[in-house]
Amino acid sequence: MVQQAIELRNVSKKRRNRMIGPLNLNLPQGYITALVGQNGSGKSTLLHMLMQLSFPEVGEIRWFEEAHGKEMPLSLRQTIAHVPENSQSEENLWTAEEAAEFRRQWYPAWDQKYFEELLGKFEVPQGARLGKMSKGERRKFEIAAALAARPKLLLLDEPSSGLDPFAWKILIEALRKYMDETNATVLICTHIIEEVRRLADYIVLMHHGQLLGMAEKDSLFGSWNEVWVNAADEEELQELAAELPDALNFTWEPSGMVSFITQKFHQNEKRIQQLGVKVIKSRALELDEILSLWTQGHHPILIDQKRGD
Ligand SMILES: Nc1ncnc2c1ncn2[C@@H]1O[C@H](COP(=O)(O)OP(=O)(O)OP(=O)(O)O)[C@@H](O)[C@H]1O
Repeated sequence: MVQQAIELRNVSKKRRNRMIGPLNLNLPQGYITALVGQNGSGKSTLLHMLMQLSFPEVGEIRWFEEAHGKEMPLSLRQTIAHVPENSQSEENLWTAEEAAEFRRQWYPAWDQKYFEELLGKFEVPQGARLGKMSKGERRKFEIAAALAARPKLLLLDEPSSGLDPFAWKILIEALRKYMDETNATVLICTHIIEEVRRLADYIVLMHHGQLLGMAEKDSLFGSWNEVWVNAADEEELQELAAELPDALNFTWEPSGMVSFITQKFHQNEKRIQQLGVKVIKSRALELDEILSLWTQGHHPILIDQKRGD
């Protein structure tokens, strides 16, 4: 049975005048899950609760199958690394080397050689105070330090924000390599579609403080198609719509073609042709389009989040 790195059970958190939750989620150990959703949907709040930087009013959070009330044990905390959306100001006066010296005391699995290797790859300026670094330079330090802690659970809040394309590539490669070498679990909040495409095993969508479910990345990409067909008349179009009850947005285009969007297009292609309707072309919807449909209630195949216990 797959071990769960994180479980949220009916977790709710009040934020100003809105409620985040109830959230139910199981994050399988050893995978990268991308947490996606619009600004303000509650992603950072969720990460903060996983770090116990804030606490839910209702519900239970479990780390590696155990709940820890108001204070998780030090031994667990030392296996979790977090790259927050905004860097902590307490380290502003330190250089990367001095901050590493401090973190090394905190994280027993700290790998100094690996840290230096990552700093070198990222070209983080040596001897510069963290508070004086550019946004991207500081971000690179934070990522290097989080990975050098060799965490079991890595929580990344928009890690590539401010990174140039070269640094972004190094980040992607470093994360993939880390996943190959360890059984770590990564939860990454991101708005970058390409990051989801390259990294994620699973995708969780958050919308207006609710989790709309978890899907396998591979089943999500390519799950929806836009299709263009030649339909003779309105009657034929009605027949087609009846044959594809889940298809949406049937539109007569100025070219005379009809376009629509549908899931499982390739399974249905033969049935469409049997109606005498000619498929002219199709394209797979992009992830942002799929997520938009998902928020409107047209969800993909979701992973069952109910636990057997
Ligand atoms: N410290 C706080 N106190 C009160 N409300 C907060 C606090 N932090 C965030 N919020 C509110 O909680 C909601 C969720 O914010 P959160 O930062 O979790 O969203 P997000 O999904 O991470 O957004 P983004 O993609 O913009 O980073 C927002 O409405 C925000 O205004």
